[in-house]
Amino acid sequence: MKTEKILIVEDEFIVAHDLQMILQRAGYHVVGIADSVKNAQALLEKHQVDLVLLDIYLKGRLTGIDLARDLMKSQIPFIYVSANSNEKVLEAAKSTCPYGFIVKPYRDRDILLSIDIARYRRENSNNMKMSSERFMQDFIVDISMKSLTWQKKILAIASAFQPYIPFDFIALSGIGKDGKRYSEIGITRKNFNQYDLFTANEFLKYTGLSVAEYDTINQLVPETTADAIYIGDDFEGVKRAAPMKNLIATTYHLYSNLVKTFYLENGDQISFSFYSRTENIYQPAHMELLNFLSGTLEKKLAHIIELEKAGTESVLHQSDYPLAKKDFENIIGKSTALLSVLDKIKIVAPTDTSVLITGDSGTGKEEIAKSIHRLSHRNTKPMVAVNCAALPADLIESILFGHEKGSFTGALNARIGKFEEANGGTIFLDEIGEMPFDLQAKLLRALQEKEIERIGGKQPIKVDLRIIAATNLNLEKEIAKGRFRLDLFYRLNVFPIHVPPLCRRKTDIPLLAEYFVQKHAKALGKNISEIPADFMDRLMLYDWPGNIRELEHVMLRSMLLSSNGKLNPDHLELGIKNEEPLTQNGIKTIIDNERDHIIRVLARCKGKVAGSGGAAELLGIPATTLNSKIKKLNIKR
Ligand SMILES: Nc1ncnc2c1ncn2[C@@H]1O[C@H](COP(=O)(O)OP(=O)(O)OP(=O)(O)O)[C@@H](O)[C@H]1O
Repeated sequence: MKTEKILIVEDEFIVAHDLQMILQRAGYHVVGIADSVKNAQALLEKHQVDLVLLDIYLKGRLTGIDLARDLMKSQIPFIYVSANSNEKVLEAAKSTCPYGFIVKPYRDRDILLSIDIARYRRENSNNMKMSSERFMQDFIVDISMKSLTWQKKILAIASAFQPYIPFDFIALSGIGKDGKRYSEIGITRKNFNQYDLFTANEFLKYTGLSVAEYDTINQLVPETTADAIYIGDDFEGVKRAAPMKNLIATTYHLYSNLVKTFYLENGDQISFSFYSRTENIYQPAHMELLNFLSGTLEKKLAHIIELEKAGTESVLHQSDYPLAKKDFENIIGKSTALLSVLDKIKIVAPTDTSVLITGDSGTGKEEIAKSIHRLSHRNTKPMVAVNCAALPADLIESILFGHEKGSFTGALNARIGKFEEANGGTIFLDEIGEMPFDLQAKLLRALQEKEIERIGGKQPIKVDLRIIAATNLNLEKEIAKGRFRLDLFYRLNVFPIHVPPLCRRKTDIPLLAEYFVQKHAKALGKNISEIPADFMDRLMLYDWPGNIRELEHVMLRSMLLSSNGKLNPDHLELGIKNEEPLTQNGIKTIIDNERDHIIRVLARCKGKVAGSGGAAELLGIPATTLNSKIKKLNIKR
């Protein structure tokens, strides 16, 4: 008898009973069948359910996707079983993070396999949750014992939270027994491990609000400090209700918020308000982590607050967190899109979880794999990289798994394969989508059983390694075409990392261009002191289909052609896209034009919107107008 209790949510009677038969035959306990969201909710209240098989269109107004949102909140895994192939609906379904997706008509084994994979993923996410809890707890205790100023302690704790509770801004308030706020600070992220800490006064200076106005707002509508998650409509609602939140959100372009308050023994309260530029990012799991840590945090924060109250130091900008190691020396860029990739690496690197890195060619997937290996406990052992697309079909098995002497014509000696070579370390399987279908089963076995078999070998060989795979193909499409195994995909996709193309993180272009100039200066004997603005403008306008690899080649070529230490924009041959990115009918719309222009100016001002030297000043419009344009045109920092 299997232990999972499964609920079937399906409105077609025949399908529902077929699913029930398959599950019962395999020894699962089916707690019930619901044909609508309402009935499903009633059954979920009555029974403890471990997994839900969920159709999308059901009886009644609500769909399976609506129920999925509830299941996400209560952290019950679910697998869609649907015939729906409408792209919009599938996108919405994907955003609910299902544990699997089975397309009707299905085979019995598709259902059972998907449940096995869901179990594996759940175990994995539980392990990940426990390791993040342990890490944060130890870190908070450790940092509070160090001899540091309170500002540095707070910054250290905030930056340690980042991979587990992503944020772009934190508002921190200390509230006394009398309900008065005695301390208010803000923390913004500048780079992977760089944060700015500033006081309420500095925030006011930045926004142009007077202290009197600020006090009036705070007194008239004090911000609620009750624990809550504000996403979607709730975020819009709380912004309307709390002008302070609205001001913070518009100033820093923030779209979700999580509030957690800690109650200290002396009666004081410390409220953490996490904000993110990503919509709908905060989930109950984030609050759970804070709840788990509240005992430790309440004790340690009391001590940090005592330091603050002692007032030995005035608050100053501390952009560099001094304890931070340089984790990502070879990865250049500080766009939000890249930083969230680095946060993911930080979470997954110390675990042994398999990672699937997706992204277009030249986006830096191999660089990401190297960072994961470098930050893992396997870093004293090798990382062996194999490009699955470059291996000859008849040798690939022997190259990966090795062979015994005489196992095939030409096998004059025994040879160990890449898997054995990587033993103890990491194997990086690049272009995994190109791996021949029959070898995928062997790879799955290596993943599951942690053993491989040499060609002609008599017995399996145990290997202890981590698998990181990368692809620029859409593996879901490859599965649909029958070229990639669904079970292998789900095993590899336990921790997916998508690396966005360069055109989606254009603010990284200036940093990358400068980095490549420095990187190649010595070898080329070219000393280039700066990149001219007109040269940079051309780089910013181009769409970079070859991504970072293409940018590096372009910079190399331009350096070679440069004279007197000057880069010349006329040497850039960036194809027609460089002239003007064109829409389908060959004409760029006014809106596209405006968007590109704002992005270029923002990049030139290093993202600064308001104040002297900011983008608003250069564009000759008020900062508030620019902010609303940024929002309307969906320009992400
Ligand atoms: N963020 C970055 N900072 C600096 N250099 C980078 C960065 N990302 C990638 N590169 C450089 O760009 C080049 C291409 O990167 P990489 O080989 O990792 O891309 P890839 O996505 O694995 O490409 P492919 O899919 O073609 O294998 C490399 O020379 C790499 O060092």
